[in-house]
Amino acid sequence: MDNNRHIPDRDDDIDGYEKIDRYNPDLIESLKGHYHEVLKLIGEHPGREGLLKTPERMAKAMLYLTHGYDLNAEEILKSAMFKEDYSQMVVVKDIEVYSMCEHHMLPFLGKAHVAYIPNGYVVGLSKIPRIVDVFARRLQVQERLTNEIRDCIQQTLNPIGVGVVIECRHMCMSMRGVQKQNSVTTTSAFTGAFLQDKTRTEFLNLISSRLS
Ligand SMILES: Nc1nc2c(ncn2[C@@H]2O[C@H](COP(=O)(O)OP(=O)(O)OP(=O)(O)O)[C@@H](O)[C@H]2O)c(=O)[nH]1
Ligand SMILES: [Zn+2]
Repeated sequence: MDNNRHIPDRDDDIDGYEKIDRYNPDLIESLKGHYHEVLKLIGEHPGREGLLKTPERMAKAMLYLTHGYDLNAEEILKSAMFKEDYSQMVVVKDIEVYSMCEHHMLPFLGKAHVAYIPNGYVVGLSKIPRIVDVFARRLQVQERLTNEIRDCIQQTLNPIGVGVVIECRHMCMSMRGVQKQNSVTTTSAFTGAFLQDKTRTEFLNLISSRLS
């Protein structure tokens, strides 16, 4: 985590949420300067009325779009783990994903489907989409995003198994480059019981009704 992104931490900000929107003004100034140059280099006139505040907006937007660097996924999960005698599969599906590819810094977006089988503890349901965001709101490749979500849940919650499926459209493949408007990339990652056909099939069946 790069502390230069922020004005100083509060001591009680364990998972990082307090930091969002409290960005270091010097960093915003520096990013503004660079975006001002970018606007000039693409042939625009940063002094024209519509663009006057654009470098600052871009700086703030970029820091927001990468705010996953400021959050601690493990702490988020740990903050809502409850002892519970439930041993069936828990599935949270259709979680919106907004990320940016690390190759072009263009968006890729779609859905994540996450499941786990508890091993004495369940996690607060909202924490699953939250950790999807922690890893999505960084420069990513879809494969690594999928693995990072799986590994975080497995290592923190120690469940009987974890399954993650992500399906996304990549703007770098539609707005530019190969220019394929309708291709969707699907990635998956499993641990434990989900490595067995029966459990994996149950998970895939549970999410398949909505696969786009
Ligand atoms: N595996 C993987 N590749 C990605 C992801 N996002 C973007 N890419 C790919 O990263 C690759 C970068 O390839 P390069 O040949 O270096 O870049 P490029 O010349 O801009 O490639 P084109 O997109 O084919 O024009 C491209 O094939 C992208 O489609 C991702 O999440 N996972
Ligand atoms: Zn890309």
